[in-house]
Amino acid sequence: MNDVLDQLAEVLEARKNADPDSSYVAKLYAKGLDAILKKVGEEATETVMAAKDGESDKLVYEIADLWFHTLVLLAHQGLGPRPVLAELERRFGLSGLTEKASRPD
Ligand SMILES: N=c1c2ncn([C@@H]3O[C@H](COP(=O)(O)OP(=O)(O)OP(=O)(O)O)[C@@H](O)[C@H]3O)c2ncn1[C@@H]1O[C@H](COP(=O)(O)O)[C@@H](O)[C@H]1O
Repeated sequence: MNDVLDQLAEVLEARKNADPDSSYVAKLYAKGLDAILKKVGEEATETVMAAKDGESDKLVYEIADLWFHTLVLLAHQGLGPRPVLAELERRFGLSGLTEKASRPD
């Protein structure tokens, strides 16, 4: 799974040098941070609506749009998916320790 994120992150990085007329991502970078944030907000709203509708296919599609646009945001801010994955791993490690600590012998 991380391979897909890493490969997509590489493409998003390369799009920083692409012609905005040739690429959706390059066009979004050219519009700037506010345009990227607007897309993240729109995709989050569409995710909520899909969940409320109870359509699992649509929910998956909208979450893919949401994740994609958060990756564009990370790239724009000079970050990639790795720090986010590391933070999730750190939290998972913490919760794993908590579970072990609270489990009776
Ligand atoms: N994963 C995606 C991806 N997911 C969603 N989108 C685009 O995100 C937009 C989603 O916005 P909406 O649903 O609101 O649709 P829309 O009305 O067309 O959006 P707007 O044009 O109004 O912003 C659509 O235009 C989708 O095409 C994506 N565009 C690109 N990618 C990946 O990014 C790579 C680079 O893309 P390009 O920059 O286009 O080459 C591609 O190879 C893909 O792997």
